[in-house]
Amino acid sequence: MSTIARVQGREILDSRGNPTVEVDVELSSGHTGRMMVPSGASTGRFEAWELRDGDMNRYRGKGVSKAVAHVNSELAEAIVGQNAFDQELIDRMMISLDGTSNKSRLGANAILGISFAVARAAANAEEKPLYRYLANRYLTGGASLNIPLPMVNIISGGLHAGKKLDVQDFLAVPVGADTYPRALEMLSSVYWKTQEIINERGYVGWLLADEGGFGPSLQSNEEALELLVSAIERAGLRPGEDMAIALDIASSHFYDPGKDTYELQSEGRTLHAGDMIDVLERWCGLYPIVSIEDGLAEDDWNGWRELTLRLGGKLQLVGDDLFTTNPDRIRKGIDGKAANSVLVKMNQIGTLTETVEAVNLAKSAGFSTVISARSGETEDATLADLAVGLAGGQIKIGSLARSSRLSKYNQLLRIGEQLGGAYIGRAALRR
Ligand SMILES: C=C(OP(=O)(O)O)C(=O)O
Ligand SMILES: [Mg+2]
Repeated sequence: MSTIARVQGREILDSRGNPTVEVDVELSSGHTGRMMVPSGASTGRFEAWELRDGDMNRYRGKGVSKAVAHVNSELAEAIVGQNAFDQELIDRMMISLDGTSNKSRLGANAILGISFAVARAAANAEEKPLYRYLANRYLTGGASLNIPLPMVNIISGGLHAGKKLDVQDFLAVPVGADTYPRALEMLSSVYWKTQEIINERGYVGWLLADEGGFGPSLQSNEEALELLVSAIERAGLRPGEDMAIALDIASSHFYDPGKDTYELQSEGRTLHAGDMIDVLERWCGLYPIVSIEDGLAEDDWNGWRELTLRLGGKLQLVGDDLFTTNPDRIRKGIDGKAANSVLVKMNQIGTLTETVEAVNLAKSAGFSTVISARSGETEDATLADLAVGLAGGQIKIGSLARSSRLSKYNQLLRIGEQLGGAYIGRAALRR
């Protein structure tokens, strides 16, 4: 029997030392499933609500005891006795029990924990790895399974590194690797060459930022781009051919809605959307950039349309805060020709069912997808299985340091072995 017999939530700590939710689900067969819920820092305004204790929601260090209490009472009462294979039914039940449009009453962290713990328990009941269970359930048309192309944080700025730089993520993309293990080897060497250059040039700085990337005190965003290209070259790789660059500008976090301007503080510049696009275009001409996330702010739909018109033909333009993994917002982007790629963060929307809906919607419009971790993570490796099982194409987990990131990178190595080395590589970029 695959009836849900017991649901147990608890508070655990995440990679920033903040409390987060963990959920265990046990079936009447004795099979179990666990999920540890991630947590963002540069959160979008339209995300599902992470319920934290006290009046100051999202305040760092605040507990999640209310969310855990909801797991153990109202939510548990509703789903105990349900069939664990009825994922959609269970997710819809939790959504309607919450009753709000953003899961703020019971907490998206509580709901997500149960949703994925149920899927994990169901996969265990079928004695299948999670990625296989997800693929059998959600991938139609016999799509083949492979390891996604990783984009890996090397240098951090923005809210993840004390705002030393405006741009949040300078990432390396191993476009020239033909296997996933080779991709990791190349990335590791770029990571360490970056540290070597940081030391040589005597930059003062944080050792590691939230996602394990370097957070040196650089003078400008372009200096970080130049540093990354130097590290790629010093690793014996050809910039653009072996190793390309992706950026997460996370521009919602330096956008001033009152003035409708983007405040590039590290460069002392105030820009309108059109000027911001000029800057991005200039960078793309000078550096081997293949992907830009959140180049403009989360509600700057007109700016996004112009950005897509001007750069969308040659570049992947990923919406994170813009879409918040929300099918309604993704539909708006598709209809309005804003962006050509969706960043998928399961806790931005709050259930497995809606995450699948977001991915399928993006794919149906020819948008690429990047399955993404949060800046607050745990040792949970569900993300790796999700990226493979939904044929996500690309994955963004953070840097290669810190176990909260490595649990996923290493899980992809194991899954890769089971898939006979199948790796999507640069084909995932589709342009
Ligand atoms: C992973 C990200 O950051 P956070 O989890 O802080 O939103 C991101 O912006 O893509
Ligand atoms: Mg982002």
